[in-house]
This record gives sequence, C-alpha cells and structure tokens, in this order.
Amino acid sequence: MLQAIGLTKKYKDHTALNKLNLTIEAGEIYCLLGQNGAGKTTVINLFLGFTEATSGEARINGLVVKPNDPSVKKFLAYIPEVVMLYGNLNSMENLDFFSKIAGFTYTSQELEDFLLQVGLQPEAFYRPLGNYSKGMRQKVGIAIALAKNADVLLMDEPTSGLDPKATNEFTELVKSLGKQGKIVLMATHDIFNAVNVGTTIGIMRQGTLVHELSAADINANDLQKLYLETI
Ligand SMILES: Nc1ncnc2c1ncn2[C@@H]1O[C@H](COP(=O)(O)OP(=O)(O)OP(=O)(O)O)[C@@H](O)[C@H]1O
Repeated sequence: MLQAIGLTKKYKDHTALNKLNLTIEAGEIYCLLGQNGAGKTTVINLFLGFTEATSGEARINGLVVKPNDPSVKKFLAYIPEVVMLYGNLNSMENLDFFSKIAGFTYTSQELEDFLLQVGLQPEAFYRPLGNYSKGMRQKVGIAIALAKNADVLLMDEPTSGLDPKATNEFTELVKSLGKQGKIVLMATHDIFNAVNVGTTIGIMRQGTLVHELSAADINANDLQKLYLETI
C-alpha cells in the first residue's frame, strides 16, 4: 500500500505540496493530473526518497520513506519520461544488470520471458539499446520493474512524446500491471490516457489535491471539463 499522510514539501516560503493525504491499494492505477508546477513530480520524488518531506509522511507498505534508505527501495520501480539505461548494452544485458543490482539472478530464458511479457519484439532483445525508440525503452524499464519484483511503479509522464500506437501499447501494459496487483502512481498531462488507464484520478492545483475520483465514474470529456474548471 502507498500512503501519504499530511505530506508537505516547502522550498523556502513556497509550498510545493500541501498536506497531501492519499492511499493507493494493490491493483490500483492512480493518475495524477495538474498543470505545470502543480506538485505531481514532488509527490513522486517524495515516495522515491529523492527529496525529504518538510512535514508529514510518505509510506510504502507501512514503512516511512526516508531519503537514501534502501529498505523501501526494494518495493519500488521508477519509470521517468525517458528511462535511463545503458545504450551500449542490449536489453537482455540491461535487464540482467539491473536485476542483479536488485539481488535477482535469472536464466536467459527467464530474462527473455520478462521482455516478452512487456511486448518487446524478440528481434530487439540482443540489439544495443542506443537505437531503441522511447516506447521500447519504456518496455525495458517495466521489464526491469517486473524482474526486481517491485510492488509499486512510480511513473512521471511516461507517455509524453510517445506516438498513439506506443501509447496504446504502454496503456495495455500498465493495465496488465494493475491486474497483477501492482500499485501504479502516474503523473501525467494526458487526460484521455488517465481516464483510459487509471482506476483513480487525482487533480492537483498549486500543491493541493483538489479532486479524487474513480475513473469508472467519469468520461474523458467530463474529466477535461472538471480539469479546466479546477486549475
Ligand atoms: N528543487 C526545487 N527548488 C525550488 N522549487 C522547486 C524545486 N522543485 C520543484 N519546485 C517547485 O515546486 C512546485 C511543484 O513542482 P513539480 O515539479 O512537483 O510540479 P509538476 O506538477 O510535476 O509540474 P510539471 O507538470 O511541469 O512536471 C513548482 O512551483 C516548482 O517550481
């Protein structure tokens, strides 16, 4: 479970995040919307331990996140806008490397199975990542999350810059993660994608979570209307 309890981040006198209360359960895909500077990345960075809370707590599976604390890191995988991988290594080598860092050693067959599971085309498995498309890198990033058995995937604008086909593939992949009981917290500007992939949608304004709704209760048009009224 992912929990924010009164989670607050201030930079000098600027409040980037104001008393966020949030609970995300296994199987939930929580999409955070909000205009530039609303505080979405701050939420993700606090869960990742990249930055320290001014007050309140970010908890993962009951453990309070503290900067540079490895005990919660094992539960987490981070999918940024551009997944950072070794461009001179192929996807099998990247997956093997990052799995081993997380304490897992897999056979070649098992590594290939993770890549197949995320929909990477087999002809790319042994090709250096340097010439992969953004969508292919995202898939390898998710394969790494699966290989390290992360319960929680934190995603910051993962579909930004993806073409519609790659976005659709990514959406289906994220839905399948939810069905496997993973927790996904995704910051996004893509309202259509949020309503399509999300189970829960939060709308932020100036550091405050203003709306939280079930994706089943709203369509993309109404969500866009609510979003524009909110920001
Ligand atoms: N290191 C920092 N120092 C000072 N202010 C910061 C820092 N990081 C973020 N902020 C401020 O905190 C606020 C929230 O920023 P954040 O990056 O969380 O927004 P966001 O919703 O992710 O925006 P975007 O959609 O542009 O990525 C902004 O006003 C931003 O300028």
